[in-house]
Amino acid sequence: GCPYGRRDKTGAHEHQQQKLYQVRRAVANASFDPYYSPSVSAADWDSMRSRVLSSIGLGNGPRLMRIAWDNAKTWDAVDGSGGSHAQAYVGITTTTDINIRADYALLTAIRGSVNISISDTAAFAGAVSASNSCLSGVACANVAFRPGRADATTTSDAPISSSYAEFFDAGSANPADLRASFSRLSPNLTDREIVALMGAHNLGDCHLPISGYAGPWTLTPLAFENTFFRLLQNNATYVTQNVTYNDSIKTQYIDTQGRMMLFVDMSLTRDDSLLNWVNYYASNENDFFADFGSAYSIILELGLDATKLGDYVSTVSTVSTSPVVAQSSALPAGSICYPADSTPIYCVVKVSDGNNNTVYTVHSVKTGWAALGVGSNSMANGDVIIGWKNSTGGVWTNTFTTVQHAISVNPQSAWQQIPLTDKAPSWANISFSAVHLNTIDSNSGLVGNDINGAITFAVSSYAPISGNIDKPFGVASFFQHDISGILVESNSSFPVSSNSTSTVGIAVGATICGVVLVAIIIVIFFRKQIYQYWTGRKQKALVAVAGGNQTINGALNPIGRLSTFNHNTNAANVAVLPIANEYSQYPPFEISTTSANGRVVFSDSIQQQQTPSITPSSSGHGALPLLLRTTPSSARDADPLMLSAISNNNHLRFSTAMMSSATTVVATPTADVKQNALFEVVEQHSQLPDRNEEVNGAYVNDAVDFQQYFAVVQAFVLGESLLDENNAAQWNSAEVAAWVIKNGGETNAERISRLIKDERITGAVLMVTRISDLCSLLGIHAYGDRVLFEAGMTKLKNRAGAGETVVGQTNVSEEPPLYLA
Ligand code: HEM
Repeated sequence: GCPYGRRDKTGAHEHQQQKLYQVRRAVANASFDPYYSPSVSAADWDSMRSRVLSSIGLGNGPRLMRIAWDNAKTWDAVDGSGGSHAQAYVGITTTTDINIRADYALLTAIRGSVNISISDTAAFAGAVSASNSCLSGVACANVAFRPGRADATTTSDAPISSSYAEFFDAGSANPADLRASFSRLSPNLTDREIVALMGAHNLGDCHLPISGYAGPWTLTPLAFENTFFRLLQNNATYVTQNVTYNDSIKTQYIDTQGRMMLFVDMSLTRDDSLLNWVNYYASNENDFFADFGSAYSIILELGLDATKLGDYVSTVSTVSTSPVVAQSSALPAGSICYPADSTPIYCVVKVSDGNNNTVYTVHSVKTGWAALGVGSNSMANGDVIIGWKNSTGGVWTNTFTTVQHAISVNPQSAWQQIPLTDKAPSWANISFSAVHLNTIDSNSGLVGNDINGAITFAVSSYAPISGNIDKPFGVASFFQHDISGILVESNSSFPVSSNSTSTVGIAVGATICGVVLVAIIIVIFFRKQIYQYWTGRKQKALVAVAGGNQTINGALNPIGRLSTFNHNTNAANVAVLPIANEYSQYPPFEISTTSANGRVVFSDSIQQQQTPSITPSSSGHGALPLLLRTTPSSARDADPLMLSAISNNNHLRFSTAMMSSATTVVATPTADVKQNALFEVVEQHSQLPDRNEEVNGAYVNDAVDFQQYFAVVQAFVLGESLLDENNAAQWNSAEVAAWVIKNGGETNAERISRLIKDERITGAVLMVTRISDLCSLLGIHAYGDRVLFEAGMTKLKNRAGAGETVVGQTNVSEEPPLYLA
């Protein structure tokens, strides 16, 4: 019998589908037999299942669910076209679609040497993912799977109807379109089933290169929950947002936390019956899982004659994913411990099988996380895995890759989680195996016999998720480390250091006693343009300062306690202060630098010009101070804003400039800045209040507004402003950073990251105080967002390569900011 009770429940569907199957034969290549009888042992299924589980551990669960769905949803119940017969993979070796290739690579890796079709592999992997992506202790979806789908070998074997393109339109919020799409699959699908199925969008992300949409639906995109429905209930908090990728511009919804919704998701709220189920699942998670399980089981067998499929295979993990309780007491020989005394907290050990398979283990007596990275140069370019010990001594691991590696047809993950064992009640192993290092791509450095790169580690007693050491999924952030070191670098082994920031990118921003936040200012420099990012929200935001490519000494005073801001004829100083947005009382304000003598005083400039666009004087030394400010108000919540500029020769360079309360700051700009720079504010959303009117070629402001504005700016400049928080004479970077965060820096991250992802920001000064913020900036909501992460990282690295000055730390000339390398 069916272990899922599905036959009884869905007999009607199967009946319907059998009938439709006959139609199908008229469409498909008559010589194509859509079925086969796999002969797969229980052990084979176990091995496949564990590979799927590993892949879920690598963050691929949502993608696998989506692949299975994408295959199945090609089915057209009316004309019998499509179906889950791996149509998309016909001719896979020649396709140039890297996303399809990546999907295929994932599936072939999961299939391994098991003798089944790719279609079955996809359905199985989707079913296993759906059944095993819930948080520990939660009864999850139970998806039925039985094999028997043959792979299409030509495009006419299971041809996809051209009308397919009209369905499943993510950009339509019309419930009728949604219903039409699902009834194309099966006219029997109920609203309840449709809504349950859409609940899959609790998981995963949209990826620009794949769909042209961006971002996760939830902040825990690897955990299967009913959060999606609860967010839909809150749909009024979402606003539309355009996302751009290559030439495509798509519109999606976004909330203040960077969570997205597709229009199609919103359609669930625009129909009483659908909304009814949204509300139901929002408060009945177990029913959601149960309904999703049976509905997804139906989807996986669309168009298939159940009598021709094999027996059910369990999709539920037979391996306990519960935290492992510690067992024995001995640390393995060769462990290097920290501190190196009789009461170590962390020990690390590397055990290699001599065949490039190496297991690295961090033993920890404390709860906290451990990260291992493999890369050619510390964690830069490499793959990183993290694991952590939770409060019950259990251990979890998960991975992300700092750089998207081109996925070959036969990919190897750099890291695999290995079965966890423990050493003592107080020790927990956080073990990672680096598999076949010689197959890792060159980015990972350790090509060959792990001699060319570095494996670095970092450990920390901080929770990988803010405040929740026990939550195994959805790690969105990383915190400071207690110790870090290099496990393997070239031929050396195991130097261990404490509070190292130079070797371990993931654990940047060393802490002092684990308490002090260290400001990390990142300058990302790109070739083309920098945009000012207006969010359209009542918020204030980012501190950023840009100028010539030279640091201006002194501590950054984000509130601009400058009575004057001077530059000489060689200077190109740009001061960017807390930025206001369009809803604030005082809009952003730019100061021109075209004064004849090349010296600019803020107050003068303010009076000179309030144009949104500043072109330096043709004589060349147009210095580029830009003053933007924020009006403090508790009524405003945080929102991102970003300094922006456009260089018309692509050579405008930015750096942070630190300004003290000193009256004069001087910097030497690059030649490019002097000669050919256009510094311009771009209204990203075209929502800036129209305060300027051009009269006879000059800009004038509405008098009242201007007076009001001017008074505030003047107070601001003179340090009398409300913004002069605590009236600090000199702010050190940590304080600055804290200020930024307090004033919206954290929320900034989400949206800024979007621009980074969209590649619409080509240069910017970002300031974060914590790795968590940096992760947010880079859009690392969890794992699996690798394409986007790569983009962010590449840019950071470019920037580092470009030698931009980084300030906010005393060691300004060093390696990049502490980026998560
Ligand atoms: C009208 C129906 C649907 C539309 C228009 C739609 C659209 C999309 C889009 C545009 C994405 C982003 C893909 C990417 O960029 O990687 C996505 C992702 C996803 N979809 Fe759907 N979807 C629909 C229904 C479903 C259903 C029924 C399921 C499963 C039962 C599902 C599961 C997923 C999952 C798990 C992801 C995340 C993939 C990842 O993180 O890689 N979707 N969907």
